Amino acid sequence: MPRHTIRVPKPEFDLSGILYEVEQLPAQLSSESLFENDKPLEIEIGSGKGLFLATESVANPAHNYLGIEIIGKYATHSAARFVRAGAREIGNAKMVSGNAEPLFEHRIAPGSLEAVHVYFPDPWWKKKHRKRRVVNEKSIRNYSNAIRVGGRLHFWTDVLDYFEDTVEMIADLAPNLGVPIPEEEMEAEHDLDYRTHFERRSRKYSIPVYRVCYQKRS
Ligand SMILES: C[S@@+](CC[C@H](N)C(=O)[O-])C[C@H]1O[C@@H](n2cnc3c(N)ncnc32)[C@H](O)[C@@H]1O
Repeated sequence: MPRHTIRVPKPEFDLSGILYEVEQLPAQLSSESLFENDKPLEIEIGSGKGLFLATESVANPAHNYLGIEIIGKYATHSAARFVRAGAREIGNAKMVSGNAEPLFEHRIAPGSLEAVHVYFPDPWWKKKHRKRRVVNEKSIRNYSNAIRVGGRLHFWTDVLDYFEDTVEMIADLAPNLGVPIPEEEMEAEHDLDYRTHFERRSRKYSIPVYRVCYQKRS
């Protein structure tokens, strides 16, 4: 399915303090270093158009939210969405334009995250391209290390084999994340009342969505 062109804000739209390049980030990513407070920190990998973080950060001002998006214009679009949603006033959402993988590998302290969210990661359908998937053996170990005991990993996709592979890899590599807890489909009350744009798209085209959450138990 083709993607629509993405709207980026005018250069004069102020994204300072909201949108960061990797080089501008502190050495360690934490609530203290990014938000100067100790609220629980949730990270979304591959934020796309930023719907999840814009909705969630306004609904839950007691937590901090960091989105990491590898395509610069999507990161910019997401950051502008946060600002329009009130992120500057609430002060709990920021966006990084960059690759999540090295950040999780080197710059997040073990047991420091409240939640990791991965929604509709690129499927990389061909078998020979599977190693490019953002959820892979290494990233599962990294997420599991980074999440605190009692913290969560959310993984949603509309690609059944990606879902099955991920559930299997977590059982093998990160059993401390506990058992897969199915997440329910929620009734949409308006046109943007979906977890993400890709959930909206899948449901509009009647494509099944597979949703799971893990809660780290040790
Ligand atoms: C299929 S889109 C889904 C976007 C959004 N999560 C949603 O559900 O609407 C996957 C997104 O992940 C981003 N992405 C892929 N690899 C990434 C990586 N290593 N680090 C950060 N973002 C990544 C892509 O650029 C893309 O925007």
